[in-house]
Amino acid sequence: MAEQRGDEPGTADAREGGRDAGEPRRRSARPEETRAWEDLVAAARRTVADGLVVGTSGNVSVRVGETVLVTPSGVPYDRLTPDDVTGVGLDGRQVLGTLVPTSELPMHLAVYRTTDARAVVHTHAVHATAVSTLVSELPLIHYMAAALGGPVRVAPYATYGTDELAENMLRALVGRSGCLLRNHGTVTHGTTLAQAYDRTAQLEWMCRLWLTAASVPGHAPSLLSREQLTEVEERLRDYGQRG
Ligand SMILES: C[C@H](O)[C@@H](O)[C@@H](O)C(=O)COP(=O)(O)O
Repeated sequence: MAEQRGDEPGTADAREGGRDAGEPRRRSARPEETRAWEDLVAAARRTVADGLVVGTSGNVSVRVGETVLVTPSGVPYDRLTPDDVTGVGLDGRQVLGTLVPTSELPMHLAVYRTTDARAVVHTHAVHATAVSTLVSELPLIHYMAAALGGPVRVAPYATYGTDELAENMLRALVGRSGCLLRNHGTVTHGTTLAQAYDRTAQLEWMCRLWLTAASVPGHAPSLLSREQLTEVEERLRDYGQRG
């Protein structure tokens, strides 16, 4: 996929420093946005290193105040620099940078407009995507589904980057912090980027687990009940270190 950089002639964003005629000038990044951008780029690079995406697939965003920093569309993550900071308002208007924001902006903004999320991670993780083609809900193969709010739903297929996909995703996310997108991938959110990322990793791991167990000939995996999951949900509130 071609890169879209504002400093290259012939690209959409070379028009007018990335602005449509009549749009206000974009502002400079604030120090907290610059720091958040560094973390965002590191997380995006990690999705490739961890095998959750290939090439420029997937996208990551973080909310800083009323601004949503997002990975730009079709730019390899290892080429992103501090100067590439890309940000939009909750209304989708670009306020930072000249690179074209991710094509999945409708999904990211839909999450921020309807939840208290501060980070969203979208991947094409292979086991999760495989599961999205087989079931409408990930069977309760492991209690870590509780960390995502319950059984993980699969959002019906819609073309990437569309409002329809964002609407399907929102329905699948009700009461959950992650879902699968049919024939597409994963979406998770969290109150921190680390939490959103960890939820993606857990989701991919659970999908891999289910595919592994379900593929043993002559055996059907045992599944957990909703009651068992609720018990874990309560227990997880005290999980880890206190203070
Ligand atoms: C065609 C894209 O890969 C699309 O599938 C999208 O979902 C994606 O993962 C990456 O798009 P961007 O580079 O626009 O963030």
